[in-house]
Amino acid sequence: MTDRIPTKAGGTIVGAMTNPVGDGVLAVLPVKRFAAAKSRLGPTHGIRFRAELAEAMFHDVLRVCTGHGGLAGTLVVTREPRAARACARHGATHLRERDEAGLNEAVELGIRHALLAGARGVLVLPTDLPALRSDDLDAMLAGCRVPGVSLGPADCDGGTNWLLACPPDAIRPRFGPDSLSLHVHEAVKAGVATRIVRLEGVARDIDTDDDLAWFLASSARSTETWRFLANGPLADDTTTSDCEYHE
Ligand SMILES: Nc1nc2c(ncn2[C@@H]2O[C@H](COP(=O)(O)OP(=O)(O)OP(=O)(O)O)[C@@H](O)[C@H]2O)c(=O)[nH]1
Ligand SMILES: C[C@H](OP(=O)(O)O)C(=O)O
Repeated sequence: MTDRIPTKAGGTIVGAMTNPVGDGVLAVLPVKRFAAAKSRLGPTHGIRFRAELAEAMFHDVLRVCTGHGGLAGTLVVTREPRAARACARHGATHLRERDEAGLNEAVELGIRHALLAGARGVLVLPTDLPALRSDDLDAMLAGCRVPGVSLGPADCDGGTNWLLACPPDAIRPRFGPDSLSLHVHEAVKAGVATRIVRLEGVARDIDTDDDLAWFLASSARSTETWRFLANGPLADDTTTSDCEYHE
């Protein structure tokens, strides 16, 4: 039998927190329904490819988070049943959002839950970062002052690929276009310490065909995402391209 616990933060926790959050940092993984994910690849890839890609990337990020000893837990905010089942298998907590209202809304729900659980901070990780490694998590978690935020810049589009906030509500999440400068602005407004930390493996998220080609040419061959791409329609396409910051 599965417990369904409505939270004061909104949404429903499905299953119990396997580990007490205590004073630690909770990873928050927002996950859109797989069949709706990666719409920017829509012109070149069908829905089945996009859904399978989203699921493989989610598994890769989930596996690294749940296997890392430095996190107090992993909270997955989603309405995707397949992601919910993976949480049960990997010891993560599933927080079911009422509606799929957007990335920032899902992150805010995770933040409110982290506050209620007494977490010292949250590490927000979008799940389109399949090259994430355990030592990236070490670097993200190191050196953040309280109150403070650490931000992972995206190489290609002025975005934010990860966000560590201590306490969990140190700033308002502003994911979307130009989110890096918006997050810096929020941190300045809140008067909290800010670090920008570029980490090679997670400096590029997977949004476009160029990102897919870059990832396939990368060294992340032990990931489920790499195996999925290497055995699929991109197998012979290893053309990769650089990208530039958009000012
Ligand atoms: N829970 C939840 N997660 C979301 C929502 N929207 C986006 N996400 C997640 O946020 C992260 C980054 O999302 P995007 O890069 O915008 O990914 P996407 O929406 O799949 O891609 P596009 O459709 O191409 O914009 C991924 O982990 C998504 O699954 C939402 O409404 N709810
Ligand atoms: C979420 C967004 O990234 P993208 O939608 O481009 O992956 C961002 O970097 O804030």
